[in-house]
Amino acid sequence: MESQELPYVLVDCIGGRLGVYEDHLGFLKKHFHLITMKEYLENKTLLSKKIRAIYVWYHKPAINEELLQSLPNLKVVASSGVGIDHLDLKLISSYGVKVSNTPFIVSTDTADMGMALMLASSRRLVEGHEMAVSPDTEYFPADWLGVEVSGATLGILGMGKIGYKVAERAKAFEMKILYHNRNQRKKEEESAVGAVYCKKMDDLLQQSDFVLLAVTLTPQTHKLIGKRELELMKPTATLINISRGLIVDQDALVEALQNKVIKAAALDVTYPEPLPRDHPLLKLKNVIITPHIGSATKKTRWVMMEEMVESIEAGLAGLPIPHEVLP
Ligand SMILES: O=CC(=O)O
Repeated sequence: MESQELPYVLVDCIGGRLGVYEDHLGFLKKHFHLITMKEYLENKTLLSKKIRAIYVWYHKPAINEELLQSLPNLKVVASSGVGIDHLDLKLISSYGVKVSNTPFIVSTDTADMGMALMLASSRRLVEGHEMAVSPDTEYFPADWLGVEVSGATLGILGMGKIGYKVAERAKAFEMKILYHNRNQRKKEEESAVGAVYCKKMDDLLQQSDFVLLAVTLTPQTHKLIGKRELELMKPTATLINISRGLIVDQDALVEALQNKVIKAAALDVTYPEPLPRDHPLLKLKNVIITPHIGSATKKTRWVMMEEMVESIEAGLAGLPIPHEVLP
């Protein structure tokens, strides 16, 4: 197909660069005529009728009423990752536009990230690395005691695909596993990983040495973990968040970490992302922060992109969209 015949797809720039990986660009350009937001805004009259899909990578571009109104031939919004909290599904659907995400492929890597954060925090990897590479620190073994993971109790809040994969991994680390979820898992699924259901979230918070957040962000889970919940946790416990920053009341978390209400936090997600450079979370020794990279491995990101391309092509051909998200 000639490039002019390819469907016009809108993508955004992130930090001044096109919001896709360099090595994905060739593949994408075989399928679509990519238009950046900047190009679109500079040439709206010519481009608005041509754009038929939006490729949402890392929550960009923002899909708002103004954008939807300006694109009369828009058919598909393909969003990377599993979370769709950045999309107003009802609004988008009211414009006759379909939405897709990439729900399955991200689970394994995100669960690995949960384990990585738990191990890094409990064994003080970041502090240890800083010390090891610093030219003038003296090493006293007694200063470097961590917290053991094996035998500890892990409380998983949100036992969906990602939470369950965390449980599978934690079982291999000989952890005791508690979980809280809207629905209890089947008995055979629980026993496969040795997970015990806590009907009340508070019970899980009180008993866990590590509390890992893998719940979907919805109005019901917004700031689910606040001052009260942090105070229920053990003073020796660590909070791990691989879901969305807004599951936690961040001000309450800062206070809890400063006052040793809990021991530590390991966060792949915050709000905003990235945090302003003077944010108190960045100054705390008992905090590890990574830049929302739960699913960021080469293979997974490549598959995510392929799935997004498939969804756009299916939607434009009027075929069922592989991972359509219904409002
Ligand atoms: O944040 C990542 C995702 O929603 O997959």
